[in-house]
Parts: sequence; C-alpha cells; structure tokens
Amino acid sequence: MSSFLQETLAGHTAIALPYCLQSGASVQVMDEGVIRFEPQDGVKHTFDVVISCGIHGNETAPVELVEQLIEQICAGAIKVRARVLFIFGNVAALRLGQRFVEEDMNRLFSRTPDVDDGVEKRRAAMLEMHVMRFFQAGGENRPRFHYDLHTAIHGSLIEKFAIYPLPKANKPFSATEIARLSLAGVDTVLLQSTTSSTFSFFTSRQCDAASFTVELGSARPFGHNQGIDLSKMAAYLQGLIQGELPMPELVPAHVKIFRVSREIPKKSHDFQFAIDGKTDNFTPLPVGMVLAVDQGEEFVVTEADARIIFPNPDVPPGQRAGLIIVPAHQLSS
Ligand SMILES: O=C(O)CCC(=O)N[C@@H](CCC(=O)O)C(=O)O
Ligand SMILES: [Zn+2]
Repeated sequence: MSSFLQETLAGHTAIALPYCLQSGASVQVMDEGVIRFEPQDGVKHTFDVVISCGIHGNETAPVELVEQLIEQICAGAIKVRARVLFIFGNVAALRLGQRFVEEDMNRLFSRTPDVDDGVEKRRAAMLEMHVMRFFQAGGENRPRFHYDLHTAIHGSLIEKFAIYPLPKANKPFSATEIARLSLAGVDTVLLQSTTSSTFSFFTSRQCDAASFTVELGSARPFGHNQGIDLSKMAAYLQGLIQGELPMPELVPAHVKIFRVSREIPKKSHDFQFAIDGKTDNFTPLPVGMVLAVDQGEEFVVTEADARIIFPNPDVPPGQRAGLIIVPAHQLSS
C-alpha cells in the first residue's frame, strides 16, 4: 500500500474529518503533507509533539524517517499516547528534489503575509497556522516539543547537531532538553540567542515549545541515505509518540555546547568568502582571519576558538552566508 508520503508526493491529498485507526488512535489529514495523530479517547496523554521535515526539499533522510514513523503508527506498531503532528514541509520542493522552488522556506517564518506571496511564503504561513492550532488545541501548561529535522548541504566535522533557539520570554536554555537530544543521538547543541526567521524559532517564540532545528547528516536524494544512522533518533521519537518522556536532569559530560556568536551577512552580490564555500561545518577559524569581503568591507574573525557553520556564498543578498560559533561555558544566553 502507498504511504502517506507517497500519496502526498503524488498529489493525492484527501483532507477529511478525523477517523479511527484499528489501534483506536485518531488520525486526520490537515493539509498537504500535514497529518495529526491523537490517542484513543480515555488514554491519558500529557504532552504534544510536532515533528517536521522536508522544509528543504533535498534533505530526504529525515523525510524517510518520518514516513516510517507514520507507517508504524498506521500499522499499530507504535501506540499513540501523545498528540503528534507530522509535517512534510516543502512538498513542492520535495517533488523536485531541490532545497526550494522560489525561496528558502526556512527564512520565511514569523513574517506578515502579503497578497503577492509566492509558493514558499504561503506554505510557511500555512504551517504557522497548523502548528499554532495544534498546540492551542492541546491546551496550555503542558509540555510542547518541536523537532524540525534537516540534513546539511556540506560535510561536517560533527555529523549530528541541533540549533536551539532561545526559549520564549527569556527562559533559560534547558539542560533537560539538551540531555533529551543526546538520548536521540544528537550530542552537539548550538545555542542561538538572537531572533531568526526559521521554523524552530517560530514555534519556540509563538507556541512556547521546546524547539530545535536538528541536523542529521548530509543531504542526499531519496533512497541514498543508508550512510546515515538514525536509529537513536527513531527510537527517541517512537518513545515520545508512545508517551515516554525521559526526564534527565544533567547534560552528559560528552555533550558539546556552542553558542552562535554572529551571523556572516551577505550584503551584496560582491560577497566573497576567503575560504572554500564548501568548507566543512565546525571547521576552526583563527582569530584575525579575513573570512569574507563584501563591497570592500572585510568580515574578520575576532572570536577565540571560533568555528564556521553552514557556509553558503550562494544565498541571496540580505541573508546569512554562514554562522560563527564559539564554545559555550554556561547555559545562560
Ligand atoms: O547545510 C546548510 O548550509 C544548511 C542546512 C540547513 O538547512 N540548516 C538550517 C538551519 C536552521 C537554523 O539555523 O535553525 C537552515 O539553514 O535553514
Ligand atoms: Zn535544511
């Protein structure tokens, strides 16, 4: 039988009322690539989870993982004991196997919609509505989680890592959340204290969720992800869906924590990196290095122990061409 992902990619979305699976759980297709599962009536549940993937259409390993989770729920192999919303983010780009169709969707959240909005802007606004409604329907004062699963364009000295947007109302970064990620096989976390136009920042600020962008390896086409071991992430997410919420209190000693020091701005088409644009994530940068030049203005590394993340000189002017990170010595911003 065809999976929800396959049906979605084929354009066969049937938005309908909720119905009951054989297991008793409820399922509802909310939109193209958006499906919600809720526990059977009478089953106690205490938290709500959004699991998104495919915000970039060429990042297929997490999409395959989410497809499997949905299939396991539908087959009754995973019992639903939490409310869960799964999202295949940029369906049009997934069909093309491209990062985006018109614009990078992960730069389009938390903006005011406009009548001239193109495909990704409209989809980002629609996803904002779905996650807001999903969390509101679960009620306040219960834990909310959002894992936005990605893979990286280039190689990385550390394969799996997460970007952790500063929680709402300047709540501190949480050791428990970082320790939970470690259980999912993600042992490196980048604390980001500044505002951002990403999906995880949106759910963190607007929905008060514990939200993360999670990088799980390199971006490859569908069917070519055998090199990426997602077994710990799969087990962690299966546990969450089954209502198992681990409560570790301390960050394990082996976990590496960085903080985002600065974005590398691309201001104009003159922007040029002094490094190879395909440099691996986490490559160290020496103090004093001229990292980029834009219209004659030098971007100099001033931070000790700096490393680069997501170098990309090909973004449009106005977007970030990468991030500078430094080791974080404490969890406060
Ligand atoms: O490898 C790359 O350059 C990009 C991989 C990717 O899509 N990363 C996300 C990170 C989002 C964040 O900063 O939270 C992105 O660039 O959107
Ligand atoms: Zn991505």
